[in-house]
Amino acid sequence: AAVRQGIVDTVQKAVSDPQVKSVVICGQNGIFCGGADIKEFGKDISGPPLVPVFHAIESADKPVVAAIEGSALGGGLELALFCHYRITHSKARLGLPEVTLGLLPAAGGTQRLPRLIGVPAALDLITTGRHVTAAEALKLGFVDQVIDQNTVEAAVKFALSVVGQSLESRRISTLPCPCPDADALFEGVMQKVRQRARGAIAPVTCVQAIQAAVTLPYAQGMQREQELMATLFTSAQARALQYCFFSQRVVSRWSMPSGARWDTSKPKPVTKVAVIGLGTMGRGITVALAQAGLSVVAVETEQQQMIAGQRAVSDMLERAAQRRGVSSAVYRVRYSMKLEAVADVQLVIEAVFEDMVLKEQLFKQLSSICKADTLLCSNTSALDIDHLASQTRSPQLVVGMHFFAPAHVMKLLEVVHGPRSAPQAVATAMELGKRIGKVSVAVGNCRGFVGNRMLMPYSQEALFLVEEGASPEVVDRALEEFGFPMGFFRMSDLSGLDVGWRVRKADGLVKPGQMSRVRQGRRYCPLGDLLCEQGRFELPRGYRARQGLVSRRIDSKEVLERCLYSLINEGFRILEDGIAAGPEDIDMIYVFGYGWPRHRGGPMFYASQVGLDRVLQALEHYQQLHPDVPHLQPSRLLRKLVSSGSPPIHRWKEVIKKPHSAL
Ligand SMILES: CCCCCCC/C=C/C(=O)SCCNC(=O)CCNC(=O)[C@H](O)C(C)(C)COP(=O)(O)OP(=O)(O)OC[C@H]1O[C@@H](n2cnc3c(N)ncnc32)[C@H](O)[C@@H]1OP(=O)(O)O
Repeated sequence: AAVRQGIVDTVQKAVSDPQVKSVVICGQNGIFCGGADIKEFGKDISGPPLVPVFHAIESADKPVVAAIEGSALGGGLELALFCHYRITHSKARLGLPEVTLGLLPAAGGTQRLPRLIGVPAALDLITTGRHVTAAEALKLGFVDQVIDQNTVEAAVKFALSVVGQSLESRRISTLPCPCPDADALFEGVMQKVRQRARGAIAPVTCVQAIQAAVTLPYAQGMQREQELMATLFTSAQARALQYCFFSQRVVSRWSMPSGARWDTSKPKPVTKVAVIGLGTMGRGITVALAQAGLSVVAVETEQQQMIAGQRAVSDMLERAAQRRGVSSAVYRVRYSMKLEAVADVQLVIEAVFEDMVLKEQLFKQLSSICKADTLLCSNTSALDIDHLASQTRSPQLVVGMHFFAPAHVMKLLEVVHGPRSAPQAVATAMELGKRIGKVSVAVGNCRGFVGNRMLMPYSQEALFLVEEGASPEVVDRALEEFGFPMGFFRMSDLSGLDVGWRVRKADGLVKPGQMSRVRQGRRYCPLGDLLCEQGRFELPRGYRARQGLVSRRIDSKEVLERCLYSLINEGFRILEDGIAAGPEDIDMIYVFGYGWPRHRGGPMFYASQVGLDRVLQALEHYQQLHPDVPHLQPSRLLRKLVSSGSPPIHRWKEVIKKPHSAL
């Protein structure tokens, strides 16, 4: 509000003062403007509206120049688009990211950008919200000059040089918005955007607003933009997306049960890292590290795997370099078949086969080969980090770094601290994650950590639903309509059915050839095991007949409630156990690692939006129907939150009271 008032007062003064011949608008401390203060959105917005004063800038009879340094995003870029000229520093980033917050650029962005750079380019920028470099902005035509020197000084010089020149062609509102074959273009774009949006409404509404720029005169288009924004502004999706924006930043401020925190623990400098194992995960991790400028020693002791891994890593690095127009990072990776090659690195990431005996041996060896202060990290997706730490001479230097496949693409990194992990080890792994572009979330040590532990009840419910009569397609369709890129069964096919099979075998759950539906004292569905054993893909009908199960019709509501609420219920247990510091950590893990639709905010935020009492009632209902399924038993924390009046999500911690209590 204060910034808006400042802009209004100063612009009015500058425009009306005859002594002033031209105007430069710049930001403070090297940043032009990051747009509206998102924290104001949930509240009553005070302060003056900006669009009228923005129009006063455009219609001024003296040149107004935007000096863009740092960022010009959202309302910040819209302000610049009302100026007559835009001078930009080469390192600046520009964009209209409102769509990522569930909104549209409603200070004229949807009406003005297409007039300036054409409809197709504006559609791309506004529906994706992507930030562009100054060079791309110049190429697209929405900045006038890119410079490397002092931007404000250059803008002042420029503003003085254009005094007295006609400004007619510089007023974007007066420009036409040509769009040949508009109907066909918008039909095609709408189809693509809907598909990509997976149920998110903002990208679709952005297309409608841009269409208004083509079909309506400017003033009416501006009005349409306001009407469409009103439908988004108070939507549940906008709230969810804005929650994600802040949660992503909350999780970087990690804490540990000991009270150690991000701001009290200094990371160790890391320049050289070893990756052990060149399977799928090791290859992706190597690529991610090398691309971020780290030196990598990649170790693989099996010759064929080494040849294939080396080729795959080089190909990925070459392709990425070509795509980005930079030189390849291939030279940063050194390969070796000997473990001794890791002797001088500062940090090791083990990514060998998911086998505890193998990992135990490896950690013992690493502990004697590496320097005493080398951090030893494991990419295990479920195994006990504390047990691995106990194999080494410095257990405080052992943490989990759980990447998600493909590791050079997926944004999530779970940093797992055992009870003995030193805060500096956690800080170093979190910092390394940040350097390689990951959203890193610090979590406690338990079977499956946060993400995979919650996936367990979700996947079991998906299988139980098939036992009871749903087809795999029905289950997947419900989940995909909810917004997941892939339902459970498609995801399992893609990641390989044998992955889960191996884990179940290690847990002693698999009994080859046996059909029993109770294992280790609880309901179990052996369908996945049978598929793997027999290589068959159309099992459910015959399986139900052999088990004497009577099929019933199952609708998508039941699929969603059973799969998602059981996953959420496990999330409450994780909070209760102190494995995650807060609901934001769980939500970011699911949004960035498991395809949870961002416009639904993550599982815990979703539960808060559905209503905790409704989630509890549904779990109680299903638990009565399936008393042999322990994961449907509502967690203590969920009950406690409901009996405390279901406080908003940012106040859950007050009810949990002792985060990290089990550690
Ligand atoms: C004055 C003109 C207003 C016209 C209003 C017309 C309607 C306009 C609507 C909009 O503009 S919607 C907002 C569009 N803008 C964005 O989405 C930008 C979001 N921010 C970013 O992308 C990045 O933060 C950044 C600006 C590129 C800076 O990145 P950096 O990595 O340097 O810092 P961060 O850790 O991300 O942020 C630091 C700190 O600042 C908080 N913050 C950042 N942007 C906003 C914001 N727009 N509103 C409120 N708070 C913001 C962020 O949460 C961090 O806070 P802490 O976590 O440190 O507390």
